[in-house]
Amino acid sequence: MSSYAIEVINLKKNFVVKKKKGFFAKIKNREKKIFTAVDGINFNVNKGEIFGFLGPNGAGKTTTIKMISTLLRPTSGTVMVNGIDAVKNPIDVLKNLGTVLAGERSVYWKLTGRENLLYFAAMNGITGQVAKDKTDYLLKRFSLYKRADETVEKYSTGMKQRIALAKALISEPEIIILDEPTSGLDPQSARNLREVILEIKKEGRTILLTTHYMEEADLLSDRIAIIDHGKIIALNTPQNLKEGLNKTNTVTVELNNWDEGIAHKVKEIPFVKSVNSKFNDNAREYEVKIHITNGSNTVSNIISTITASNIKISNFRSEEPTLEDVFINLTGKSLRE
Ligand SMILES: Nc1ncnc2c1ncn2[C@@H]1O[C@H](COP(=O)(O)OP(=O)(O)OP(=O)(O)O)[C@@H](O)[C@H]1O
Repeated sequence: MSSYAIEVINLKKNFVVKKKKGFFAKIKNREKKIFTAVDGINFNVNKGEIFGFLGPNGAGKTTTIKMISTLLRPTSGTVMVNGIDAVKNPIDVLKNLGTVLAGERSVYWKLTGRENLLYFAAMNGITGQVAKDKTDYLLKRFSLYKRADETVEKYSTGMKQRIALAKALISEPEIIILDEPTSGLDPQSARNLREVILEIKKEGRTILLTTHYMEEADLLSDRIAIIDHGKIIALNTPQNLKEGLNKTNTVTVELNNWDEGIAHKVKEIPFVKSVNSKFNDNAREYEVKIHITNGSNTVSNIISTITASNIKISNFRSEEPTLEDVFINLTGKSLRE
């Protein structure tokens, strides 16, 4: 048994794209071009973790998960799911996987929610009372029970996402692959779905999740791979990705007192780059902006240095780098550009 849920080794996908050329393009003379959507990527997903696959539109996320889910054949490289080769043994791989692809109808819209789950249960060899019980359990769990006997086409986007997820869980797979699960959902539905994803993790399942929402990747993922132009440009925990960013942060402190002596002490703290104070006449308080180039220890050193001088801190703000900052730092562009 492999110690990894998913292993991706030198994985590559080329698409042949036909480029129209000149006036007679419609008849003949189309130029063929190779486009590399996934360019020799490597990563492992540990059992039981949520692995976030983050990247801008067109980065290669969906192409990668289609290759993992056996829906697309790699040009070269290997995908192993629970130690099983996805190209050589796709049927065995699918027994370990539940996949929800973005924007694709993974359930039948003309069937009801309940009929869909019973159908996919039967497809997985689950029938009779066991299938009925599982279906009821999943319908209740995903708050679909009251609308279970309506056709899926009448469901809201959030409900469609939930029934697709329930369908992916019916065979109780060890690994769930979710392609942009909260895309197109209102903030409340997205929040609910994120809670469900965390619950699925608590059951001990592994989740591979693609998203272009950095806050979502940050909130949910144990580790994140950032993909751009078909290549993985960073892979780490969200915290390490952010801490690895040698970015100047601003810490703003509001205090009842301040003088040159304490300013000097704060400037002496390692990673403090500058200290600027001003007196706010209205609030009768000092506002001090401190620029630092390293994480949380520096912040606690600043607070203890100030409080040791018997100065009262009335307000404190720290602007931490986000994954967006990490992405901009790596690629020079924003995730949504
Ligand atoms: N069948 C195909 N033929 C040609 N090009 C394709 C095909 N499928 C995908 N591509 C291209 O490969 C690149 C990667 O697409 P992919 O769908 O994997 O990106 P993505 O990261 O999932 O983006 P999004 O967030 O928009 O879903 C894109 O430039 C896309 O146009």
